[in-house]
Amino acid sequence: MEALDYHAEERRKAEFNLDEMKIVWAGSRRNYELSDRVARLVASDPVFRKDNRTMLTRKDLFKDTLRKAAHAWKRIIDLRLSEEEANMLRSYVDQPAFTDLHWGMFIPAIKGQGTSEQHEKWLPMAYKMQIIGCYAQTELGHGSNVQGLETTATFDPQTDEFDLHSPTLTSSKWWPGGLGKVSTHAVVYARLITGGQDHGVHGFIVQLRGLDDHLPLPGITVGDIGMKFGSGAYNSMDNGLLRFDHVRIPRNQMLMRVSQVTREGKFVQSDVPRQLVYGTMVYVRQTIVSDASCALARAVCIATRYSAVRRQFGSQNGGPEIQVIDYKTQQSRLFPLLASAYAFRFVGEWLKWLYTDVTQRLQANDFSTLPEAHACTAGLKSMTTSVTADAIEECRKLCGGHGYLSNSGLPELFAVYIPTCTYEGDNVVLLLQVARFLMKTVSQLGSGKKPVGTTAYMGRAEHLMQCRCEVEMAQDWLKPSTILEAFEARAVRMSIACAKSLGKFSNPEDGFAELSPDLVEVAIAHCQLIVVSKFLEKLQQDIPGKGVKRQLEILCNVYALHLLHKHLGDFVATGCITPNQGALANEQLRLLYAQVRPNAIALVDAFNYTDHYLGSILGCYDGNVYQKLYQEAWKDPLNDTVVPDGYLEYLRPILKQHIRTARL
Ligand SMILES: CCCCCCCC/C=C\CCCC(=O)SCCNC(=O)CCNC(=O)[C@H](O)C(C)(C)COP(=O)(O)OP(=O)(O)OC[C@H]1O[C@@H](n2cnc3c(N)ncnc32)[C@H](O)[C@@H]1OP(=O)(O)O
Ligand SMILES: Cc1cc2nc3c(=O)[nH]c(=O)nc-3n(C[C@H](O)[C@H](O)[C@H](O)COP(=O)(O)OP(=O)(O)OC[C@H]3O[C@@H](n4cnc5c(N)ncnc54)[C@H](O)[C@@H]3O)c2cc1C
Repeated sequence: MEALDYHAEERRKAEFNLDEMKIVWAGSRRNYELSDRVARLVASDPVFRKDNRTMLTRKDLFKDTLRKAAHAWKRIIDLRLSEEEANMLRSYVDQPAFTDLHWGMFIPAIKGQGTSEQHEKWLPMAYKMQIIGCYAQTELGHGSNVQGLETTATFDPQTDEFDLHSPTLTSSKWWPGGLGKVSTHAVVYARLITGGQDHGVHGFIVQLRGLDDHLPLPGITVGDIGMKFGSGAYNSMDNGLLRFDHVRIPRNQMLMRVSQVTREGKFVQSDVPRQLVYGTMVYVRQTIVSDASCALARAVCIATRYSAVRRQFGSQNGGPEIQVIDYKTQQSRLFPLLASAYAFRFVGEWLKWLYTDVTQRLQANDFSTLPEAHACTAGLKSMTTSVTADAIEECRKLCGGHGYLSNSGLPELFAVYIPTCTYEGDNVVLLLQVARFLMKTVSQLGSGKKPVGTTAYMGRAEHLMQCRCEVEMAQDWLKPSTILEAFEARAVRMSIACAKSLGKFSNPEDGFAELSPDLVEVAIAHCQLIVVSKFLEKLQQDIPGKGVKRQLEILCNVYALHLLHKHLGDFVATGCITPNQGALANEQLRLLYAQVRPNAIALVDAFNYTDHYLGSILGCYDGNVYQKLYQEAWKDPLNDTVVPDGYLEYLRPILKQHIRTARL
């Protein structure tokens, strides 16, 4: 019997080759095949079931996470999965766990900041998970201000050891994932003190728990910091607290690639920039951008599929009502998010390339592109996570009442996703880093130093400051060079206007603080330009498959023009475009939505998400939403009994009070 597919008609409407689009989304045929295989492996394994997750108590959820992590590790070993496949498997298991920090931060911190001897000693144990590590940087009193951390690591030349200490309550480590209950080791960030001198924050490998009994080592106080936002969601993670009471570690456990402490206690700063101590954060920020496209695609897939099933109003002569996806308001809210998912995917690919490039350069002691890598990872992490967090909530609203049900998958996705706006750098703090970088670039414009990379457009400031947009008709907005110039002109004009305002302050730091809200907007304009330009660059590539490139062009235009419409004030105020040209952009946008409409379902099918990974009744592949919602309702524990627990104690006395009243 043929499987029921409520989206069959929608799928027939698609104007492009879906299989080829799946490959574009995955990045290559190889990636597609690997990811498809691993996703199915996870989906078909009962241990990885997650539909009951939000019902579990914290303790049960945590134990379930340990079970899944152990099972995942067994599968990885048994099937001899590569590192890439193992990462995919963990991400499809889709439950935050200590392993994210072990593989995602502990190991990268040792790799990036350790010496080759330290690599040889620690990495083999970490790769075999004979030790499990976390990244202990943030403290109760300081997260954003890394230089304000208070934990101390004081060198004792008598014993050739560091003494790790938490001198105040606010110096307690607070938040590190995997720390609370699991990690045996941590990379701890502490102020290095030698001979009474403070050399700032450095990383140290510290053992926290016994490898035989898992008990905290002497001098160490460690535990979980408590429940977090939402049910299920990030509560599978043991974010922890940690205090040191004069804990001793050997000198060779300071990560010594950036700076060293000699046997005599002499502090030696290598010729590598001290910012490499922040290198792990740059790495993770880069991965967060790719992850943003996955989370956004997931929410959009749910909302799009449901919008094609859901009907409201407009029945004619007893015929079917209108699919809500056909409402123009629904399209104007949903399709820009669909386009953003693709845009973030491509900028994520590019950022991965940039990160690989900077890493290779660093190995060859070329530090020239580090500021650009920092600005791009910080800015794009901030911009993509903020958009994605808001978009998940918008997708919930796009699904009406049913979006609020836990089994829509959207509430938990939202709860698990929103901390990305805070962790790995608060989004505003990171945008201010981008703004600093931009202001520095502007200040150097007259010096003959040519801006390169993502700020190369500033080298054309003279032209961009006075150019006039040539759009006369709506369709003129489809020209890539017109779009690009409008975004470049807006970004450069906003940057230069801010730089001029800064120049009016006698103390630049006072000016920076006073103008910080404007500087954040400058940084956003710059980041949006990067995303638009990387999408346009993607379209320069040879993209095979009937209609695939055409769909991507439509999505690229939707992405750019919806931003132009949303930030019209910036574009018009800086004189890049006229209000009339803004209205033409909006007219073109409406035409583009009509072109996306027949392809919408296939465009979300291209994400190739299994029903298991989506975890949503509203977003399931076959679109059989109502029957599944109905069946699912009966599985709720409240429906285990017809009369609820508590009826006799609490309901019956109220319901029977009229009898007592009547007797009075
Ligand atoms: C498959 C793998 C998946 C892995 C996924 C794992 C996910 C697990 C989930 C959650 C994990 C969450 C983990 C965490 O949250 S860890 C803690 C993260 N903490 C932060 O991000 C703190 C944010 N704060 C900072 O980064 C910094 O303090 C700062 C805001 C950048 C300020 O630093 P500082 O005061 O030292 O710097 P200045 O402003 O004075 O700048 C000095 C110059 O340094 C440059 N700079 C700053 N940072 C960097 C960097 N990272 N790289 C390169 N350069 C940097 C800055 O631009 C200044 O340059 P200038 O030229 O102007 O002097
Ligand atoms: C789920 C989760 C997991 C985490 N995992 C880890 C981990 O594994 N390891 C680890 O070390 N840490 C971890 N963290 C900590 C995280 O990195 C920090 O919380 C984050 O860097 C933000 O720092 P903060 O909490 O100090 O925020 P704050 O800096 O106190 O932010 C509070 C407010 O102040 C504003 N603000 C702060 N500074 C400025 C400024 N200069 N200018 C303008 N506004 C400013 C911010 O925008 C924000 O609105 C995790 C956090 C969470 C929520």
